[in-house]
Amino acid sequence: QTGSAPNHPSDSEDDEYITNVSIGTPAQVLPLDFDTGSSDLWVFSSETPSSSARGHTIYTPSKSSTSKKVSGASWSITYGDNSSSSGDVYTDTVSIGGFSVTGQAVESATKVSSQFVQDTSNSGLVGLALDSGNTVKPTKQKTWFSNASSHLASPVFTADLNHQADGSYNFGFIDTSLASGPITYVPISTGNGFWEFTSSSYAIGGGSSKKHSTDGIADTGTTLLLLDDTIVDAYYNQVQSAQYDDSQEGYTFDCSEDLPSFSFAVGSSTITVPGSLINFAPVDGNTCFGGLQSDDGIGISIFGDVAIKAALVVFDLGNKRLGWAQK
Ligand SMILES: CC(C)(C)S(=O)(=O)N[C@@H](Cc1ccccc1)C(=O)N[C@@H](Cc1c[nH]c[nH+]1)C(=O)N[C@@H](CC1CCCCC1)C(O)(O)C(F)(F)C(=O)NCCN1CCOCC1
Repeated sequence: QTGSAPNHPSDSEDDEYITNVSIGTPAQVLPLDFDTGSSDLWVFSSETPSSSARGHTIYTPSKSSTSKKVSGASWSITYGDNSSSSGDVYTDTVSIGGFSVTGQAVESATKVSSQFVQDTSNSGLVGLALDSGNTVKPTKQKTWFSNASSHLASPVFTADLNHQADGSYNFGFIDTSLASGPITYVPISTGNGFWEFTSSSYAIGGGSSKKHSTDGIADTGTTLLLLDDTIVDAYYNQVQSAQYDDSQEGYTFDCSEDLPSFSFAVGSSTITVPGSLINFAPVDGNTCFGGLQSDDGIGISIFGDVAIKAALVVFDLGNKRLGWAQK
């Protein structure tokens, strides 16, 4: 069995990617943000204060004949951007791209931070990182993909994210026609609960490749490509109008400047992010904000949507490996 669900950018900046998910019986369809950087499936619900839920689609467990409360269970999560949410837990049938998982933990939000209230593009998240990162207490719950994997044709899913266009999340199969190049696989380290891998070098534009070991995660829930300062400084050194903008907390440049591409090693291959994807968004007038920024203070590098948009990414749980193919 397999599943295939379309995704689309939430706004004109590709800030996040949204996929419709069916929960309960009869189906309640919610627009959710698939996040390979976390492991909780949580939703705005009938238990979310109505002032916070305004503008969001909600899940109402009492209207679903297949919902069951998980007694005594609670969850609480804080994300890298200091947004947070918490609540209690139900199980229900969750269908994604035509594939149904019964008894899926659906974490119902009784509290959400202001960023979530304001971001009406999503009604919650589908965590697709490893089960160890799940925050439910006293008993950790499995992700939708973990529950699905034993029933899927193959224990894999792929992310195909595109700039200002639809893409897909495919489960149980790899559609190689989505890629222009071969898939190169690298092993993941599972200790932190992420899809974490090491990239051995990088190159800027047509420049020579520089040895630099990057320990990073493939993270669909992070908008930008966040790497070590040395790499980021070297990149914007090649951008004549670039400057570090303290107020924007990142590098900005003149929108009319052509940006060099950025390549990173995946095993013995490389993935090249075209400069056009690194011209992320206008901030004001003709000043633009870069899609490549520093990972300082995070403790790990993040290959977020700006990098993933350049590739077809294969999340292979069966073989504990990550595959990247140029698009
Ligand atoms: C807002 C913005 C300027 C466009 S942004 O570039 O910051 N984009 C946000 C995502 C976003 C888009 C649109 C609207 C609102 C928020 C972004 O990239 N956030 C990252 C920033 C970051 C990462 N690291 C340091 N900073 C983040 O927190 N991403 C998490 C998912 C987000 C959370 C907010 C809502 C959208 C989804 C994440 O899950 O990808 C994560 F990996 F970064 C993360 O925080 N994972 C949580 C891992 N823990 C481990 C321990 O157990 C609990 C879970």
